[in-house]
Amino acid sequence: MVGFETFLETNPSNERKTSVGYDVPLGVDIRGRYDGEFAKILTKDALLFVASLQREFRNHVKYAMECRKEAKMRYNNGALPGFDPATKYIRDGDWICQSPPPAVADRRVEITGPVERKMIINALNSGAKVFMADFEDALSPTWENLMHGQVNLKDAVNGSISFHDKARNRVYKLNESTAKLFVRPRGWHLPEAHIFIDGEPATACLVDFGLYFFHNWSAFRRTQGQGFGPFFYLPKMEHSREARIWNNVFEVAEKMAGIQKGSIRATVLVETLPAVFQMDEILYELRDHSVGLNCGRWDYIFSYVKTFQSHPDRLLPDRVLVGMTQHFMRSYSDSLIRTCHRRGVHAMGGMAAQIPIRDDPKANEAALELVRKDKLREVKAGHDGTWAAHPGLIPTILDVFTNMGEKPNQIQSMKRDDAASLTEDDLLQIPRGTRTMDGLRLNTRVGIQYVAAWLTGTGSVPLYNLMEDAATAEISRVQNWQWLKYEVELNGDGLGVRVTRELFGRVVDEEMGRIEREVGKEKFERGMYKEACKIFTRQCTATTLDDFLTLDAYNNIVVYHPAGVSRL
Ligand SMILES: CC(=O)SCCNC(=O)CCNC(=O)[C@H](O)C(C)(C)COP(=O)(O)OP(=O)(O)OC[C@H]1O[C@@H](n2cnc3c(N)ncnc32)[C@H](O)[C@@H]1OP(=O)(O)O
Ligand SMILES: O=CC(=O)O
Ligand SMILES: [Mg+2]
Repeated sequence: MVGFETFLETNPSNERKTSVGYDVPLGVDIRGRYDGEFAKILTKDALLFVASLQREFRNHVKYAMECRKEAKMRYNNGALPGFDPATKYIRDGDWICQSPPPAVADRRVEITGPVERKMIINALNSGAKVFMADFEDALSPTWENLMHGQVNLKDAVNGSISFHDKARNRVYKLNESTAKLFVRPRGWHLPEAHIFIDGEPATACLVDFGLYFFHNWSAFRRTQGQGFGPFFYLPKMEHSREARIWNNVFEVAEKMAGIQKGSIRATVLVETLPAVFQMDEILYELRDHSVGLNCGRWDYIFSYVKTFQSHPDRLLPDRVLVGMTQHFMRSYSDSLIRTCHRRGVHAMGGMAAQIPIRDDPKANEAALELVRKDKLREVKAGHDGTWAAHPGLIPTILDVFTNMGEKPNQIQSMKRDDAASLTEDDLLQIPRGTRTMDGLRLNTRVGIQYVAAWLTGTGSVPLYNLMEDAATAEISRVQNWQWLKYEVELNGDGLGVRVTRELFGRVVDEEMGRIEREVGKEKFERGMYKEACKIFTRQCTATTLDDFLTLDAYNNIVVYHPAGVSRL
C-alpha cells in the first residue's frame, strides 16, 4: 500500500470529528446510522480518499450535469441527437484501446445482481465468467444496502464471504473457482445524502467507487485480476466528457495506489440515446482503461422516450413491443459491435428480461426459448458476451455462446464493417407497433409495484415472470407520462380511446385493486403500495418530466441519524 501511504502522509486529516460516531476527516460528515461493520469501511483514510476525489472532480461533474440540461433543452426545442462534427477526427482515426486484460478476455456470460450477501455468493459461484455487482439499476440505494454492499464486496474479494440462511439451515461459501468481479457504481446524477463533504452531499458514484477501490484494489489484483483491476461497469453516461471524468478519476486512483496506469478497467454501458453517437469518443477518452461497451438496452429505451419527450411524432408503441429486433435497436447493437471491435475491445450484449418460471414447466421452456433466441441473435451479430439476470439461465446462455467457437471473444473475427454504413436515421428510426390499454395498464401496475419494492429496499424484483429493475420501471413511467402529455390514441384497441388524466386516474385505481388482489390484503397493507402509487402517479402526470424516477424518490429512503430530515 505504498502509494496510499504516501497519499495519506501528504494529506493529513489534521482534525478528527465525530458526527454519528464515525471517525471522520475534516470536512466530512456522515449522517447514516453507525454500525461497527460499516465503520471498517468508513475509515478515516478511506473517507479522505473519497473526499479527495469529490474535491478534485465535483466541478467537472457539475459542469457535465449542466451540459446534460443544455442538451435536453435543445432536444426539447426540436433538435435531434447526432454525431458531433467537432470529433469526426476521433471517429475517423486509427487508434485502438489497450488490449483486454487476460483475466477477462473471455466474458461470454456475465451475471448481474445487487450487492446483497447471498446473491453475491450465488453469482460468484454461478458458472458465469463475470459477476457485475450492482450499486445501480438493481439496488435501492438505502444506507443499509450501500454499506452492507461494501462490506459484502470486501469479504468477497478477500475470499472470506459466507452467509448462513438460518431458516433453511444452509451455509453459503465461495467455490474454488468463481466469476470475475466487476462493480457498477451509481450514475453521475445521483447524490449520496448520507455523506456530506464540505457541506454538500457527496457524488454517489465517487462514494461507491472510492470506498470499493480503497479497500479492495490490492487484494483484487492479486487474487482475481492477474495483476490488473479492479474492474468496473460505468452506467448512464450521455457524453464523452463524462467518460473523461471517469478516466481522470481512474488515473488519480492509480497514482494514489501506486499502480500502473491502465490497471483499472471499465466497460461503459451505452444506455442513453445521445451516447450512441459518442461511442468512439467514449472509448477514446477511456482508451487506457477501457474493456469495452455494453448494450444497456432497457435504459436505452427509457432514454429514447426521455430524449424525445417533446417530439409527439416519435412516440413508442407498447413497452413489450420495443425489442432488439426493432430497427433502431438492431442498429444500435450492430454499431456498438463494429465500434468496439474496430477499437480492440469487447462488445457486450444486454439483458433479456425473462427469468426461470419455477411452477410452470411449459411457461418456463417458453421463457428459456425467448432467452435462447435473444442470445443467439447477439452471438451471431458479433457480441463477445452477454448478461444473465438469474443463475438458472446460465447453462442455456453458455450453450448459445459456444457459437463463438474456441476463441475467448470475437473481437478479431467479427469486425462488422457492414455496420459502418448505419446512419443517424437508422439509429433514431421510430419503432413500429401499436399502443393499447393493456400496455397502459401494465406500465402502471409494474411501475407502482417496482416503486413499492424500491421504497422498502429492494431494487430488482420478479414481476409477471420478468425481471424488473430501475431501468425497466423508468420505461413504464416515461411512456405513461408521454402518452398522457399528448393524450395519445390507444390505436391497437380499435376503440379510439385517448389517454387522458381521467382515464389514467381510473386505470390507477383499478390497477391498485388488482395489485391488492394479487399480493393479498395483508402484504398490500404492510407494504408501501399507497406511497408508491402517489409517487408514480405524480411522476406520470407532472407538467415537466422528472429526469429520473429514483432521483425524485430518493428523499423517501434517506434516513438520518440521529433522526432528522433529508435536506436535498
Ligand atoms: C436493466 C439492467 O440493469 S439489468 C441488471 C440489473 N438487474 C439485475 O441485476 C437483476 C438481477 N436478478 C435478480 O435480482 C433476481 O434474479 C430477480 C429479482 C429478477 C428474481 O429473483 P427471485 O425471484 O428471488 O429468484 P429465485 O427465487 O428464482 O432465486 C433462486 C435462487 O437464485 C438466486 N439468484 C437469483 N437471481 C440471482 C442473481 N442475479 N445473482 C445471484 N443469485 C441469484 C437467488 O438468490 C436464489 O438463491 P437460493 O436458491 O440459494 O436461495
Ligand atoms: O443497465 C442495463 C440496462 O439495460 O439498462
Ligand atoms: Mg441501465
